[in-house]
Amino acid sequence: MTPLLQIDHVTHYFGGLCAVNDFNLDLETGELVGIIGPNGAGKTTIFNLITGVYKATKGSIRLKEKELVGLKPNEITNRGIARTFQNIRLFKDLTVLDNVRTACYGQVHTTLGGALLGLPANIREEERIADQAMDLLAIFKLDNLAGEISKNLPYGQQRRLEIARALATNPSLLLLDEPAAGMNPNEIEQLMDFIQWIRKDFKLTIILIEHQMRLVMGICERIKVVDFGATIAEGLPKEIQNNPRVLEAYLGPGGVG
Ligand SMILES: Nc1ncnc2c1ncn2[C@@H]1O[C@H](COP(=O)(O)OP(=O)(O)OP(=O)(O)O)[C@@H](O)[C@H]1O
Repeated sequence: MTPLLQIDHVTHYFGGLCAVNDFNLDLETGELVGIIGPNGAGKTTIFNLITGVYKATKGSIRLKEKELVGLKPNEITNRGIARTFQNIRLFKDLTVLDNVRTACYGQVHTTLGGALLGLPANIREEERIADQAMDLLAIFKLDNLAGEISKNLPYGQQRRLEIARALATNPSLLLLDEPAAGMNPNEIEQLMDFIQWIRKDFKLTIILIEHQMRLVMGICERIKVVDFGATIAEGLPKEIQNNPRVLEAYLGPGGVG
């Protein structure tokens, strides 16, 4: 079967800096793959290349065999890729409900003129979106907070809201950028269950960037390790854990053994 996502020989330069060097990844539908590596290794840049924030200097990124390189971020969202960010990005002054509603608008099929005129079809569409957003909030146990201003939510709930927002676009591929950042061990355990659950319930394929090894080793089937933009190792969690090159990348030369 053709992989859902095919990343072939992707390279990206920022001026003279090679942030991603010949990166390759084939992702089967339903897989959960981790990307790890020290700070500045190029992990977030890989997400920015997949989502069209940057255009790869070289190489190809295909979703369901269709090329993504050159498309705009919103076109890539419409193809079925959603993401969350290392530093949570919400409309912090909007309500919880409005944060999810705005994400649902990508799926709207009415015209601006119709919206301005308040045509019945547009009113029905608005109601459908509000219902859809409330349903998502209920699934994420955030429905009782629908009217709250997002910035007032505790950190863990803002993370959940960000993921709910991402899922409102109905993605097949979800990119999670350090979802466990700032969480305590107990919250990380809950996040592990949560990611496994959304993966199954929403039939998602997931790429996870993470520094928290408990999370990566606990839920990823496969891991790729990058350092200075290049892939230095890949394999099963237990293979990665004891790989000398990986240990050296994290601990520095002499830090191993
Ligand atoms: N917009 C940019 N302009 C110039 N250099 C950039 C830009 N974005 C990232 N870089 C550089 O590219 C390299 C890779 O950065 P990237 O953010 O992808 O690393 P990362 O692995 O996600 O790091 P971290 O774990 O700290 O988030 C770094 O050297 C970084 O300074």
